[in-house]
Amino acid sequence: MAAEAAERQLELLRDEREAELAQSRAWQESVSLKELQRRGVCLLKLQVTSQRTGLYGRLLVTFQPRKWDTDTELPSNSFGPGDIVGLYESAGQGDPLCTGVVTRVTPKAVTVALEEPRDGELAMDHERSFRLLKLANDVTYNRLKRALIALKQYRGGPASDLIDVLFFASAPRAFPETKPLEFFNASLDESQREAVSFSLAQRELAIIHGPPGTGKTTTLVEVILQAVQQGLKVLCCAPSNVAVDNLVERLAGGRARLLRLGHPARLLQPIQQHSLDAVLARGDNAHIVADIRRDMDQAWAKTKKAQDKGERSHFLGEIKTLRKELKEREEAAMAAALSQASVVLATNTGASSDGPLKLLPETHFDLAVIDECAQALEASCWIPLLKAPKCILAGDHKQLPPTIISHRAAAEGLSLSLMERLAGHYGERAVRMLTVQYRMHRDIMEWASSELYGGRLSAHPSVAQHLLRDLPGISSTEETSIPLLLIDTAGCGLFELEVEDEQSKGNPGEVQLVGMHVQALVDAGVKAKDIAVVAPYNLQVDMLRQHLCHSHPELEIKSVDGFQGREKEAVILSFVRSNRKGEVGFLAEERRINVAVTRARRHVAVVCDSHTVGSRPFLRRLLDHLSRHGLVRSAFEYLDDLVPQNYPGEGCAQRRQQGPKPPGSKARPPPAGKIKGVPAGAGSQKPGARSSPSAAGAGRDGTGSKEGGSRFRAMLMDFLASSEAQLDFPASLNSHERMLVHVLAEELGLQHLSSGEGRDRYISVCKRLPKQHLLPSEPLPEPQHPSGKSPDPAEPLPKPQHPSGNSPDPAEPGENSKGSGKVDLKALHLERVQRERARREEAARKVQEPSCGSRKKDKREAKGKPVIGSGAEEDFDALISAAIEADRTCGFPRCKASVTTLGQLCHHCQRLFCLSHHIPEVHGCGEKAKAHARQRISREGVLYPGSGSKDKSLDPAKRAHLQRRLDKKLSELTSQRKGKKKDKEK
Ligand SMILES: Nc1ncnc2c1ncn2[C@@H]1O[C@H](COP(=O)(O)OP(=O)(O)OP(=O)(O)O)[C@@H](O)[C@H]1O
Ligand SMILES: [Zn+2]
Ligand SMILES: [Zn+2]
Repeated sequence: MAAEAAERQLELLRDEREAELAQSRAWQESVSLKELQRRGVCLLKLQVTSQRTGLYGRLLVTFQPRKWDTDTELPSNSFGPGDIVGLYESAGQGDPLCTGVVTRVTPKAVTVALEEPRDGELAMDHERSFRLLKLANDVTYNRLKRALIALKQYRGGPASDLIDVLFFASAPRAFPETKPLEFFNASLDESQREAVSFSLAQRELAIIHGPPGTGKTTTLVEVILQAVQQGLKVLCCAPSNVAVDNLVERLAGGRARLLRLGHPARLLQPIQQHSLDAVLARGDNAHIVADIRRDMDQAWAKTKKAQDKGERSHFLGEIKTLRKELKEREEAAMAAALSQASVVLATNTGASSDGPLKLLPETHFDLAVIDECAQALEASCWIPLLKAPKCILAGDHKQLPPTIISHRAAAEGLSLSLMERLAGHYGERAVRMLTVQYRMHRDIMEWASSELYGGRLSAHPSVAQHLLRDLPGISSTEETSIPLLLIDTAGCGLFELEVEDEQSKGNPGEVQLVGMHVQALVDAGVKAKDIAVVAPYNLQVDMLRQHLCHSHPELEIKSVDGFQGREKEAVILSFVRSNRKGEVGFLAEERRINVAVTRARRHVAVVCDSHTVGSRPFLRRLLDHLSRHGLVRSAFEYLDDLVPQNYPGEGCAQRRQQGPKPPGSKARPPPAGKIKGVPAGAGSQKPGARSSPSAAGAGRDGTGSKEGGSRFRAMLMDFLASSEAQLDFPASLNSHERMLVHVLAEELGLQHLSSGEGRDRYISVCKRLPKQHLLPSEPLPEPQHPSGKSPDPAEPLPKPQHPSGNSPDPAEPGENSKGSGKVDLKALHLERVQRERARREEAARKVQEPSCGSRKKDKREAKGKPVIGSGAEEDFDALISAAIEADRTCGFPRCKASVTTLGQLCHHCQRLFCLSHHIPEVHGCGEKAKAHARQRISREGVLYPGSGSKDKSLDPAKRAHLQRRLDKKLSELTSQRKGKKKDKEK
């Protein structure tokens, strides 16, 4: 059983090793040294700044950038303790001078323990220039291989029973009786206590499942201290140096004697003092060892100065002898230090028997503890596991597994961690889950809890409702008063970059939006160092850094994978993917999204395209959660160049000044012009043409007033009175004007659609004639005109007494915004504005806010949504109230949103949905919608939705005529409007 599994693992590991080698070969062959340095795996132009003799007589050489001043920092790199590197002469090609292990990395220097420097070759004078290159790590691979071979051949050692349990040959057992514990840490919660007691009572195996922020390390520390109290010898491991250091730091307060093997990643004193080097330095043997090392250093110095070959080889011989003596003395001292320690800590591979642990007897350890076990290769766990009769594994297999390069190996099980494998098999028989989390606001936690942790998590009262605004120095704004924010780019055309490489995806539009939200938080007083920006793709991480590093040097910008195990007060996620195909790539990994979201303590903002991202049920549920419990903003609200900010009325403009500052508001006009990929849908709008509030006031109530509104109204009335079936407006209308047309058309019961592409996009309206009245030459345009737009914002207006007597039929085909970026942007925006508004209205009503006047910050609703009332909007209020009375709610299960004013009928299932749920994919009509779209594509050879096809039915001459007439009228109007506006500005 075990042997077979070990054999299988070996095979997969070989695969992985080959993939790793192939990758590094490909890099070295095809990538320039500069590029390698950019990728963090190479350091160029280094000089030696010091050298000394370290453990085992190895030569420790410190390198720094070769610059005039010593203050230069190394370029950002991925070098870390334990990495195998090759040392090359800068000018040299081919094989390295020698190889070594990185022992320490600081911002300015990297220290390498050189294994067997070739004689004299390394005369380390300061004039020479070197480079270091990370090499594919043989050492790790060989250790993993050795552990698996040992597992395969294991007979009768201390871990025999454990091996049986881990391969399901026998079930895990408990010790017959255990005394109740006295806890060192009195504040452990119930689930933590249970995990500690259970772990100690188990004979072979216990698993502590610690979801994000549930105090897994706190619990593990208690377990270890209890075990030490019972006189057990503990070997404590984790896959990474950082995780091991974390444990050392947390254990350092207790009374246990600690010994940290290997090279700590952190330079902190509490960790360093437990390192083997430091322990040995305090030992009896220490001064003799120090003497020998000094002799060796001197001998090295002499070889440098040596005149001839003979002299040099004499000194080298001397060094050899000294090294041997040093090794013997050190090993004796180490064996003593190791056996005296109650807890030995190392990385999984650092616990290998080719290291110091070979000095201990086989049965030395009673317990092996592995933290972050779900992030370790199973093979690496076997290194410590073979050394003890019992193990306690801790981790969270709902977060990201170890990174595997070989797709095949990953698919065939190499990425399945030991913890996940065991938890899946044994469940409650071996696992205890921690269920109180001490990190996240309840609303942030809730989604992860129900998706991944069986709904079992609860938020500790100390964090359950904490918000950014509760931190000192942070003012209460909309942004700092909400735990969840969704900035939705759906329909805004902020597509991902079209890069072939699946690994590297970027989205410049999202970069901009993230920047604006960071700024909003910083403006409110949130410290940049308390904010993390997290993206699933490295390219996006690079782009975000480029954009944000200078203005916010303390902002941490990382990949999801790089942020696992960390937390921040505020986390901004950029999901990147935005495409027509609904491809989500990396995002499909549920554990990655779990990690991303659960890094946040008080605030998480998700920037994404809900159309693309929502194509996955798992992600869609996240979006649902965000919209149900958080605030949703369309990215449009940030792009005020695209859509008039103040639409639809003066009241709105006023509110914005009083209420929390909306995104991209006046203080910081967002660089919308810079945002790539903004479709030309609104492109006809000139910068100066942005609507003034007074012009916009024409919109909602249709009273039109002063300007365009009444003119358009007059035009439409003329049209209604005429015998024309359709009226096309010129493409030169700006977005505000088009909006007016939309609104008026709706009010008058006219059908209106957008046609044409980009700058040629224009609006037309047509009468809703009863079908039998249609002449063959005037087919109802709608079916041929899938407008591809969302429900019109004005749809909800109460059925007016329109002259035509035909109320708009929400079941019109073509009113479908799904599936493509080419929707009617404006309509989409309006829809969102309205949805927001309706929500605010409702909120306002709930708190019995008087409809006018006193709207102060303290009156804001709990979630921090601005309370909106009144003023110019009384009509609208009335409409909304009426609508709510009608009490028709969304057809989506559990959704309580009213659909009377803002609903849309799905023509696949004939039910009404709110605007969050009307997209067929969202409420379960996805398949039908797709089939429908496919039919249309094959029938018409055009991609829908969108507005690919123009109306073919209208006589071109007629159209041209209409067009000219309208152009004229409109240019008159426009010039009038501009004139007025200028006057006002003066
Ligand atoms: N019983 C408790 N009472 C109060 N605070 C606690 C308790 N347990 C843990 N915490 C706090 O929760 C935070 C997280 O604890 P810890 O570092 O042990 O979590 P973790 O689960 O190991 O974290 P990670 O998610 O990174 O694995 C710490 O600030 C810790 O002080
Ligand atoms: Zn449906
Ligand atoms: Zn709904």
